[in-house]
Amino acid sequence: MADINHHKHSTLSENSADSGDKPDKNSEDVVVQARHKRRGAMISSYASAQDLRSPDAENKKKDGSSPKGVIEASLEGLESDIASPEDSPKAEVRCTHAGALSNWRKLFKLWKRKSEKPFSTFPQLVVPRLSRKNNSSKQENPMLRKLYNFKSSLENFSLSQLRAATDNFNRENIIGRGGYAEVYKGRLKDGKLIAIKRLTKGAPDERTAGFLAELGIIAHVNHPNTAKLIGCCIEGGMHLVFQLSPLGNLRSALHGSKGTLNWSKRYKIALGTADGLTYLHETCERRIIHRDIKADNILLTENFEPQICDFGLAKWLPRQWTHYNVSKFEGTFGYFAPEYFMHGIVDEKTDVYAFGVLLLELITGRKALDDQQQSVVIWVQILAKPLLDENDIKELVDPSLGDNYDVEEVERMVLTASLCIEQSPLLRPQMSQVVILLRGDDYVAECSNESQHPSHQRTYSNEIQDTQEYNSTKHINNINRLREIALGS
Ligand SMILES: Nc1ncnc2c1ncn2[C@@H]1O[C@H](COP(=O)(O)OP(=O)(O)OP(=O)(O)O)[C@@H](O)[C@H]1O
Repeated sequence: MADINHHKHSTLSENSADSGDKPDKNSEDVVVQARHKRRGAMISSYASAQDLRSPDAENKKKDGSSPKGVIEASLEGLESDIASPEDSPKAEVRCTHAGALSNWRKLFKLWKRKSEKPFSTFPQLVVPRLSRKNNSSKQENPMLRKLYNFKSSLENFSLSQLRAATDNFNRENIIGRGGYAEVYKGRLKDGKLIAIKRLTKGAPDERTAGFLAELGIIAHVNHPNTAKLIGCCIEGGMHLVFQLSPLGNLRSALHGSKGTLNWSKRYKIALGTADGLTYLHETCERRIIHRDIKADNILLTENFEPQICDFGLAKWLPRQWTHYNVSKFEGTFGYFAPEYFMHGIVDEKTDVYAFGVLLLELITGRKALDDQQQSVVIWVQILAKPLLDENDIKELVDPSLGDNYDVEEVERMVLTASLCIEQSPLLRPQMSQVVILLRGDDYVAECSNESQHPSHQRTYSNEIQDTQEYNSTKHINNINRLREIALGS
């Protein structure tokens, strides 16, 4: 598609260590492990670096299941970093931490102000575990279970079935076009509405590879906030068949001509997308990094329930790995996390950053990349960040909403967004923390006591960001480089 929003790019140097495309390749595993070892010494000498995604002290584990706990644990870590020059020797890092500290403090105040319940009485958080629950009865043989699930749940469509459903792939039935595919609306004989993603771009081999890559991920995914794959067809091309999401994608709903999405719908979309991403990162049988979270890839059901779609770039990240280091630079301008853009590092925080940009779109009504090709990264960092830092909500909220929004929800969303778009992945929350921050006390109060926060290992992007001097000059250079590429100059 001509729109720069949809461009996929391959600009990272080919000789950068690539473990991204073949997770089972031994040599790449060794590269990652060797890197990890090299970094070890540096990390231990920087022991105070606080990983917001895995509050390390045992006694914080319980608190980590409430908004207050998440905020307090993070505040403590940031405060100790700033107060201990020998632990945080880099002035720039202290400065970044100070900014984050101020955001976390605001969030803390917000909860203190709004909550009538004592924090300590909150029960532990339960993250929904759909796929694991669903599969619990077939635990005895995981391989058979997977085959069984795969075969029983996916339909193998014939080309004639898809032709009949789409009036012979009538172009009037095209409901979406992406970088790789055309998507047709169709109706099966039993009346079920479907969306057929027909891979159209690239050489046949590339299409097959893309098809298998997407199928390999999406076939394992099962959550109310992810797109529902119902089958596939490999006759006359590569086709993935999904349940139709009748309201199309979020970009059209938010920026199209159909009118404004009201605040409660935006909030619902933010929450559902956060739930979907939490599932992919932390609850799904596989640890999945989506890598292309953007408004086009959030579909909407008739009830405005968001569904994450387009797993074409998604990566399965083995649990023992800290990250992928990709050589092929793909994704969408406006949503790139700095560590991905600069170093090709992919882990959960890459998605968290993109989710932060998505939150800003929902709050402000601005496009991630506007019609003047102005990158939202620049807008976010130069214009929006000061507003975020000052919590200047009226200035930030989409003017078309007028005063019709819930101030408390907006405040939560603004501050959560500001944390998600932190330059350092270290300072971004993990998605389960995002859910807690966005939903607030009521959600936590509803949860039962059987909380099992998945423990997250430290990721490579933490390490590299800890140990490099990410000073403001580099940051401006990054922004300029993004601007140059975005503007094609
Ligand atoms: N299940 C669905 N229901 C309704 N619309 C859909 C569905 N799946 C896809 N679409 C529409 O088709 C568009 C493109 O789909 P998708 O993102 O999967 O294609 P792609 O070629 O992989 O795109 P990209 O260039 O972002 O990688 C979506 O933005 C959406 O508008």
